[in-house]
Amino acid sequence: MKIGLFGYGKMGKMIEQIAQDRGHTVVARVDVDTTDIPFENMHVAIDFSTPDAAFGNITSCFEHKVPVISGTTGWLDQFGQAVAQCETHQSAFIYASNFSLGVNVFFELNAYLAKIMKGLDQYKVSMEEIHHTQKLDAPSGTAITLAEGIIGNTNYADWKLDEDGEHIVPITSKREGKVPGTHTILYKSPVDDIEIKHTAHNREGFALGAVIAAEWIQGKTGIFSMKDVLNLT
Ligand SMILES: NC(=O)C1=CN([C@@H]2O[C@H](COP(=O)(O)OP(=O)(O)OC[C@H]3O[C@@H](n4cnc5c(N)ncnc54)[C@H](OP(=O)(O)O)[C@@H]3O)[C@@H](O)[C@H]2O)C=CC1
Ligand SMILES: O=C(O)C1=N[C@H](C(=O)O)C[C@H](O)C1
Repeated sequence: MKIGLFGYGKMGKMIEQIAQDRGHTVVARVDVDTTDIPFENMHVAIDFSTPDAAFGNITSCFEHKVPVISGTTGWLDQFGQAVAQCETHQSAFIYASNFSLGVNVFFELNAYLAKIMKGLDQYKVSMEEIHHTQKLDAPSGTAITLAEGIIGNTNYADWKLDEDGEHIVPITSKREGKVPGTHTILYKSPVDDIEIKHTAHNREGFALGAVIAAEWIQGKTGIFSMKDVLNLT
């Protein structure tokens, strides 16, 4: 498989290493200054760039009928437009706030726990995410997906960063050292706590998931998710 990497930072470099180990070839490493992008030579584009750059990168790929795997977070106000562009150009698209197998299992666990907790009014939910100090967006994309999993399965109506309320999922974002990504969900009552937590030890799980998604999307047209790729419930 010939891969175009959009964003050649921490994730782009790790994806390159894993893709090469799996027998693939990186044909482009696109950064902010890159001109003459060889779209015609790519089987797939993998975008781990920046919140400002992601939408432009993704839609350029669709215009050239290159399928896109995007893990960039912090640009989702434009997600609907990206989906429309993908459909117009009959391309293929997977966005995931987190590509790791472990976090995708954690998403399922979170939804299951939320269903159980619905109506148990003595418990109040809250969430904490911790990432490295270079991270540009807060809360993390993963935290937003987790909050949506709670909201979709309970009477909580919205999430807020550093703000609480009766039907609010409050999210606290911490930025510390080189932490790859830690997410904790807490249900607290006056008598006890129920807590679930995912801790990434490094970035390899994210990168491997993105390469597996790129392999999976070959020959497909449409909008998919990691649930499709991993065949989760
Ligand atoms: N979904 C998932 O599983 C995961 C998602 N992420 C997300 O992926 C994104 C990237 O993370 P990470 O690699 O750690 O960040 P980095 O900052 O290490 O890398 C981002 C790279 O994108 C480059 N860039 C800037 N503008 C453009 C542009 N127009 N086109 C292409 N590249 C550009 C940056 O260059 P420069 O430094 O010169 O600006 C930088 O090299 C973030 O949004 C992060 O939240 C991260 C891990 C897992
Ligand atoms: O920026 C990161 O590093 C990460 N970003 C993603 C997010 O915002 O959820 C995924 C992972 O937690 C690492």
